[in-house]
Amino acid sequence: MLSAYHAFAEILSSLQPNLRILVTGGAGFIGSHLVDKLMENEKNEVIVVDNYFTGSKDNLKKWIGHPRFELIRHDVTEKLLVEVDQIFHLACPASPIFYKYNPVKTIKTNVIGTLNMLGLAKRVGARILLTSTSEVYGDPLEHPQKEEYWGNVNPIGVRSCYDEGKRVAETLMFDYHRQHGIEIRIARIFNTYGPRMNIDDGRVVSNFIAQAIRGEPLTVQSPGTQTRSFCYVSDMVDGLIRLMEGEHTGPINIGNPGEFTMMELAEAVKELIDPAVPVKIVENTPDDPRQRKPNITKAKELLGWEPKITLREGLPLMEDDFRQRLGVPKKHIN
Ligand SMILES: NC(=O)c1ccc[n+]([C@@H]2O[C@H](COP(=O)([O-])OP(=O)(O)OC[C@H]3O[C@@H](n4cnc5c(N)ncnc54)[C@H](O)[C@@H]3O)[C@@H](O)[C@H]2O)c1
Ligand SMILES: O=C(O)[C@H]1O[C@H](OP(=O)(O)OP(=O)(O)OC[C@H]2O[C@@H](n3ccc(=O)[nH]c3=O)[C@H](O)[C@@H]2O)[C@H](O)[C@@H](O)[C@@H]1O
Repeated sequence: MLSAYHAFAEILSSLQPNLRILVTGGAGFIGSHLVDKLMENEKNEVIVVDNYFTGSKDNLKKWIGHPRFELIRHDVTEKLLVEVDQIFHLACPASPIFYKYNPVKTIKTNVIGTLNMLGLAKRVGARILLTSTSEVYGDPLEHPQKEEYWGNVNPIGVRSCYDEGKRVAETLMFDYHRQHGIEIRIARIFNTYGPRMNIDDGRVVSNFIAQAIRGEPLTVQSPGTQTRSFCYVSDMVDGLIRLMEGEHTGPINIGNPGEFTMMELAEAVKELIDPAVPVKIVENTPDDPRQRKPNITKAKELLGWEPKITLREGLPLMEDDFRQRLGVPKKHIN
């Protein structure tokens, strides 16, 4: 009876078509973890396009040469023609120091890059998911942030290439949906961390972990009371896949509601890695949001998703990865 069931299940699965999935920005931090998860399903063929601005082939080295995997050097601001069923559109520098480095390129990536990917989705009939950001809420006047909140964003500031760029990208997604019937999904991602972040990425969790391992002072930008809510990358990838596979366009917040001040984060990293490292208060950058925490009711109700890994569970996993890459093993006290 059981073997008849297995035979039936095998026939059913062989009847399911293979899915060809494009991941733009797949050589980056979240993208490469997403690729790992998608490749676990033998029905998936994965194509990554990336210009390696902040990503690296190293993040994908275990898949290079795999028959279900392809890697293409390509800039999304240029047109692309590939036959795919789904598009996870992540391509865009995410760390403030990188997206401010060439702001004109950042806004082109968000606007022209998203237009190109929507054009592709329209042409081949693919479903497309955009990784938008909690930065669309700007320096929020509502706390925690619900998807209905329209935000408080400076349109001409140094962060605008990124946050206004993502807001235009969301607008384009909905206009293509309404005007051309494209199947869209929008995730509003809140600060995500984990292994494989660039060591000198400039984002706060990677900075503090690298600084603590190197025995350098932790650079808390003033005043240190600003808050963020940190999501571990495996939870994020799970949320993105659920959103893509579900029935809801979004936008849906995907993030971990556990909220910490930057001073609290610094103390947690010190406690984990080296209580002796000092904290140094340094100057902040313009328009830094003072508080941020997702309301994830929609993700819970519509996707059956909520994060599983707390900050205190996730930080040691990141420490192990950073120690390995920095070549600084943990000291064992006998
Ligand atoms: N990590 C977070 O906390 C966070 C939060 C909110 C939103 N997001 C969004 O998620 C996505 C991935 O973020 P991440 O943290 O993995 O960043 P990342 O910088 O590690 O990855 C971005 C990838 O996109 C590539 N890229 C950049 N510009 C490109 C272009 N013009 N053409 C092709 N490839 C290009 C980069 O080389 C890199 O591989 C981004 O869209 C980002 O805006 C991330
Ligand atoms: O989640 C989001 O929506 C956005 O969050 C981050 O932007 P930000 O929150 O400014 O990220 P960080 O650069 O990590 O800064 C977080 C906080 O840490 C502080 N910080 C940063 C770096 C540092 O060394 N010390 C420090 O105190 C900053 O002042 C800021 O208040 C990401 O970098 C964006 O890609 C993403 O879209």
